[in-house]
Amino acid sequence: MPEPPPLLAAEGLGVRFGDFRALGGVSLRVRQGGIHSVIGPNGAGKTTLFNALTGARPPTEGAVTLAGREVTRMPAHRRARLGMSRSFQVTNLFAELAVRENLRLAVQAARGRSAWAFWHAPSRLPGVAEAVEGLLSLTGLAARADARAGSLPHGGQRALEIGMALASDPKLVLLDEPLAGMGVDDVARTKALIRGLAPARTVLLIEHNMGVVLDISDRITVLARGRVIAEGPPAAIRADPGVREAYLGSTGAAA
Ligand SMILES: Nc1ncnc2c1ncn2[C@@H]1O[C@H](COP(=O)(O)OP(=O)(O)OP(=O)(O)O)[C@@H](O)[C@H]1O
Repeated sequence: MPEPPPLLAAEGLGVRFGDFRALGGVSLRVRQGGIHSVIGPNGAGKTTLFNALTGARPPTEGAVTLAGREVTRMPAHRRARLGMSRSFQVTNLFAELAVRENLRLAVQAARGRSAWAFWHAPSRLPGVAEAVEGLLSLTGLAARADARAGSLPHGGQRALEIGMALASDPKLVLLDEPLAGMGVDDVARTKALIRGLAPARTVLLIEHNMGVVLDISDRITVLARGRVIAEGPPAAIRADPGVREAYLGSTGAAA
C-alpha cells in the first residue's frame, strides 16, 4: 500500500542569518497521528526549524506543506487556522490570571474571528466553557483551575502552556522542549499527557530528554549543524553510531 501523504512536510528547508546557514536544506515528513521528535545537540537548528515550519521566521530556501497545501510564505496565524499550533520554550502565560481564565482566553482567541474576540462574553461563543473544562482535565490541572497561573509550580505552568497550545483544537501541535526544567514527577505526568495527544493529534516535539524521546516517539529526526544526520524509529536512532558521535562531538554543549 502506498504511504499516506504526510500531514506536514518540509523540502530542502534552509535558513540563513547573514552568512551563517543555521538550517542547510532540511527535508522532513511528519505522518498523521504520530509523535515525531526532532533531537540534536545545542545549536543544531531545532528551534530554527520550528520557526520555519510555523511561519515565525520564513525560510530563505525550500518549501513547507501542511495537509497537502503549500504554506511556505503563509503567516503563522493563517497556518494556525489550518490546524497548526505551537507551544513555546519561553513561558507565555498571564501570570496574574487564574489557570481557567488563561485557557478561556486561549480558546476564545482561537475561535474568534478577530484578535479582540477574547473580550467577548463567554456566552457569545458557544462551547467555550466545555472546551476549557476538557483542557483542564486533559492537562491534569482541574484541581488547580482557580489558582493564579503564576502560582503554579514549574511543571504545572508547562502543562498549562501545552493546554493553551491545544486551545485551538489543532490537528498538529509543535512542542518546544515541554519537559525543560521539570522534576521527575512532572516529567512522568507530561510524558503521559504528550503520548495521549496522539493519534487524535499529530505531535512534533523538540526535546532534550532522550529517555522520554526514545520512549514515546514513533519517529525521530536527528539534526546536527543544521542538517538531518539520521531519521527513523527510536530503535534505529538509538543504535546509530553517527548520532552518538554528533552528541559526543559537542562535549559540554550536548544535553
Ligand atoms: N536570530 C538569530 N541570529 C543569528 N543566529 C541565530 C539566530 N537564531 C539562531 N541562531 C543560530 O542558529 C543556530 C541554530 O540555533 P537554534 O536555536 O535553532 O538551535 P537549537 O537546536 O534549537 O538549539 P538548543 O537546543 O540550544 O535550543 C545556532 O548556532 C544559533 O546561534
